[in-house]
Amino acid sequence: MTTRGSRWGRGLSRRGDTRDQTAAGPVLRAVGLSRVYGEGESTVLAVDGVDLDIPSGQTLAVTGPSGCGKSTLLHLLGGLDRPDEGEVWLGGQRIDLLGERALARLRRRAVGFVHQDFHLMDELTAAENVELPALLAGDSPRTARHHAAALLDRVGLADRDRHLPSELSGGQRQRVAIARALVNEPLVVLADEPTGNLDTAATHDVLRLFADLRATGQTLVLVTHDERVAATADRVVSLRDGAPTEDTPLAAGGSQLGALLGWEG
Ligand SMILES: Nc1ncnc2c1ncn2[C@@H]1O[C@H](COP(=O)(O)OP(=O)(O)OP(=O)(O)O)[C@@H](O)[C@H]1O
Repeated sequence: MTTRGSRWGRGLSRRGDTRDQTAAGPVLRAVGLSRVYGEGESTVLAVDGVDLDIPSGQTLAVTGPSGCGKSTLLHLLGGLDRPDEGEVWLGGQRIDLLGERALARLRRRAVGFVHQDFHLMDELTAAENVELPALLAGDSPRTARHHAAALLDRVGLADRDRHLPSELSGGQRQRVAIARALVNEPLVVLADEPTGNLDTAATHDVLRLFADLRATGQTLVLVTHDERVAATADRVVSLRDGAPTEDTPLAAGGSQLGALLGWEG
């Protein structure tokens, strides 16, 4: 992929630079992070004082029962939501205090989101869906097209570039969404139940892609209910009632992938 100039603003830089820059610290850091929904009797403490350091290049799985705060935590980490208390640091920059426009700009460039239900634009082709964030980040149409084509090739969909999402399978849609998440060379990829709507074969495709990303040093945070998916990570953090109950390094994380891909459908 073509190398581009620094575009993440003060304290942030391109991914390669960031690895050097963050050698002494995490690429993503939560300090005392809390998020409360509602008021009065209907108050829900969705995230409760979470401290989390995610080193550059790590694949972290966040697991836990329904309602324990996984999605809320992911949204806070990616600047999609703001904490009521605590701090979020991305690539050495504190992001929770940024204004709306600065935060939106940073999110677009430094964070790649992958959602359970893909969130593709129905009226755009696969290629246009991947190009869009690059155009919004200021790439020329030619550069955006070039990057989108390379990424669709990388996710095995070069021959589907002109298809609309409705003409693709669920697994293909998720691969387009992953290509889109990567187009601006984000510091972190945040994925919320990325295999939740997929059958076994498509799940394997997505996990192979994540393994490929991990091999390139991409930092990845993966929310999943599925213990077999979590077992492919470098580290698993289990949440309960908004707070981590376990934080487990998996020495054999990547090597679990082989066993995983032996699943029977
Ligand atoms: N917009 C909201 N307003 C009020 N409460 C909310 C809102 N979003 C989430 N919650 C509550 O916050 C808690 C955490 O929700 P969250 O979606 O983060 O959990 P989760 O672990 O991702 O759940 P699931 O696995 O079911 O997706 C839950 O009790 C939920 O009901």
